[in-house]
Amino acid sequence: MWRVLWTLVARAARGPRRSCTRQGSGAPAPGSGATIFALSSGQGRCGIAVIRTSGPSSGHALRSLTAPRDLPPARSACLRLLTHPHSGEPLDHALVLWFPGPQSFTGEDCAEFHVHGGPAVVSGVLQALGSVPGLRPAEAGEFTRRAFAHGKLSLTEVEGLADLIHAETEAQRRQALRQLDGELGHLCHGWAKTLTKALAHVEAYIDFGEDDNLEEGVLEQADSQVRELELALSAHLRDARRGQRLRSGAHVVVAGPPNAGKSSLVNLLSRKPVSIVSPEPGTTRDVLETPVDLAGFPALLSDTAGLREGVGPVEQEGVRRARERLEQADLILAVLDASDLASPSSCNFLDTVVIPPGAGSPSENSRRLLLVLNKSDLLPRGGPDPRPDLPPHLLLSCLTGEGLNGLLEALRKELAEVCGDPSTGPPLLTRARHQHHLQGCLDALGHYKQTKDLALAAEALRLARGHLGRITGGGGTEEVLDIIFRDFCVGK
Ligand SMILES: Nc1nc2c(ncn2[C@@H]2O[C@H](COP(=O)(O)OP(=O)(O)OP(=O)(O)O)[C@@H](O)[C@H]2O)c(=O)[nH]1
Ligand SMILES: [K+]
Ligand SMILES: [Mg+2]
Repeated sequence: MWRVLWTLVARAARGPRRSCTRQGSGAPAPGSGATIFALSSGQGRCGIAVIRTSGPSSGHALRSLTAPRDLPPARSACLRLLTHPHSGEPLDHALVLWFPGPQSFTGEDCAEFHVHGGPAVVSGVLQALGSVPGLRPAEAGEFTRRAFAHGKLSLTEVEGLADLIHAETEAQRRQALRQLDGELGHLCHGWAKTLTKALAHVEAYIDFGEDDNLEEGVLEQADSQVRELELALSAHLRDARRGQRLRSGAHVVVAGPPNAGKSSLVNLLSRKPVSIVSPEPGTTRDVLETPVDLAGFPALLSDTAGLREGVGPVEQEGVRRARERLEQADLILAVLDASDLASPSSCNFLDTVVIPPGAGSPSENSRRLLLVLNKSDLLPRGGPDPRPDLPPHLLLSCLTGEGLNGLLEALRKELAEVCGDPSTGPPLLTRARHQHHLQGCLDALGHYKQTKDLALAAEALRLARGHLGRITGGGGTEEVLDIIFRDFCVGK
């Protein structure tokens, strides 16, 4: 029996009708054959600039520009005089590296020239490379696209690499590095393997259903594997927004009654004068957005108009916009003036935003809110909490900076919930694309459970597995690839 099943697992893994192998492996890169070159370090004057090539003429290019004209040992840096291949004109003393394929970033023969970073040196070397037959300038992301095409990176790893290049905060860097290391890909491969086993069981039943040799309960085993997978996928989909927030920034909205010090807080957190601060209530009218690094997490911080009634039409519009923004917030920073908690606008804000009517016990999906009592410097020093009856809150003085560290720590905890903590926990879905295919997989598993026809059930499992394969790159369309590689710059 086990031999039968094992053969079927192997056959199911190959996939009789639809294969789910990584599209990249073996497939030629677009326009491969040509050898590409580009400046891979940043533009502009710098100490060292890195120029690299990839493709079959890399060795020839290296020999053409270096004297003596032999290739350096693989993967070790050698100092060489670079000269123009036609004029013999010296260009620079450079460190050169030779990476024969397939043990290179792209899987092809690659060469690197670490030159002095002056613009004339860089353009001289680029021009010299352009004069070598078979070489042409690389397009944006072309090195990475070749790495993908040669099976060096899966699609999720490519996305991780793009995110790493764009990472601006610590949390973004951690998430990107984990994805580049293949964590999300491994998770998908594990799920696809489970599906392959379930498919083998269903196919065994189709082929040997009447056969006494077949172990009892093969279909039940497939059903239980599918049920377990459904649970795992649903849990990840529930978290789907987190990884995306970590890529693009959580929406943190600062709200409160007029003059509570909202703009002062926005300026303090962003360390620049984003908003006008003045003693006049109603200073901020429009929503002012600024991207900030909040305790290591990326956030889009919005300053809003003070919430109050009975004001002129312009301020009224500001209040409407503020309320609209509150609806879209991932996290609300509710600010009150600690020395003015009994005023009508403070009470109204507490009743409508901080403790809205009908708010029961906070559920997992409930709005996240941090209550900040600002202007603590106006309270008697060392005095009691001004309102112990209020929900948990933090005391802060934007004027003296007292309480800022506590607020940052509270923000870090909240944002780790909103964005997911990339230091711990399972790998996150970082793109809408991942979410789409996970949902597609889950839908196909739904069809599997509904159908009584075994052939259709097997097809549903194949469809589900196809969705998982597309997350890491199997059968990705050219348009999807174009969108992903568009994020890269020339030279990467
Ligand atoms: N004493 C004291 N004054 C503060 C503090 N924070 C802000 N202020 C003052 O409070 C006044 C209002 O500050 P803003 O930051 O403009 O307040 P706002 O909530 O943005 O006001 P609107 O945009 O008009 O709703 C200004 O005069 C600030 O200097 C603080 O921590 N302590
Ligand atoms: K003000
Ligand atoms: Mg303001």
